[in-house]
Amino acid sequence: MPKLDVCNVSQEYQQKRHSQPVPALQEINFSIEAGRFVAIVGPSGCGKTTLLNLIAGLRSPTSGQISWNEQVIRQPGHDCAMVFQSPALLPWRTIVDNVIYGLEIKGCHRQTARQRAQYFIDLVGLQGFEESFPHELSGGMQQRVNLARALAISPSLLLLDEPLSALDAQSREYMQGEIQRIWLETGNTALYVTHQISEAIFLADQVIVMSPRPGQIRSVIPIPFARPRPLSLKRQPDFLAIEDKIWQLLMPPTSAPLPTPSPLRGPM
Ligand SMILES: Nc1ncnc2c1ncn2[C@@H]1O[C@H](COP(=O)(O)OP(=O)(O)OP(=O)(O)O)[C@@H](O)[C@H]1O
Repeated sequence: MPKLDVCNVSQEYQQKRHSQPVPALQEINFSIEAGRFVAIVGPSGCGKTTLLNLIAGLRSPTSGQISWNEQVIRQPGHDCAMVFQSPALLPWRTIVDNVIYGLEIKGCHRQTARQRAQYFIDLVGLQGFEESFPHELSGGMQQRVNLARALAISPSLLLLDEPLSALDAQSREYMQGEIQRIWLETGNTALYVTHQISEAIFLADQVIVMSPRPGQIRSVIPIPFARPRPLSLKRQPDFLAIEDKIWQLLMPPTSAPLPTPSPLRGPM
């Protein structure tokens, strides 16, 4: 069974303005079994995107190693696709041609690519928009194309970096349900970065909670709810208790109380 193994991974960046390297990640260890959905939450700058980039093979960790299916990841192009926060669609290509793009790069025959693209366009609910151009779609629809494009190349591992963060609250909520539906149908192993704790709990089997930079794993929280999960689950006491627990883990340690101000002295 393919499995993602992240073993003692640390990452430092050399930045122009700092003489010392900036530590982004420190001693990260976790594994994900095939077919699981794992979410990562953590404060801004704790290294979540860095971690996804390392797993995608876009750079090598300063130390430690990452393997997929027991093969060490050294470069991009292993059995993995990434969905970014901004859809970055090719504006001169129609929706179907955007979805076909990754298949073309993989050398897929045009006819087969067209059929696969149509399957994933239908799956993400965009049938009827095949010949539209990206600027003719809403942000939520563009993000669906983004998802279809990633899924079309049949990745075993799907990396999603805040894919819904550009959407308004209502579309975001709706798309969470859609991501669950699509994931249940495709069964990819998914690693999902989000700033929204309820989104992480709603979607995932496990939520990895990270500490501030240099990011370390503070806790891995199992999410026990059966699927498919209704959006109303977010209002259930069990759900809210997990949300509260993760909030507590993300809170900075309480600082010392402020000194009591000395009483104002008026004229005697
Ligand atoms: N290419 C880079 N060169 C130098 N430093 C970088 C680079 N990429 C990230 N960093 C630094 O590494 C740290 C982690 O950044 P990263 O983008 O991985 O965090 P993040 O948790 O995804 O943040 P956010 O939640 O705000 O998107 C930050 O301090 C950032 O300045």
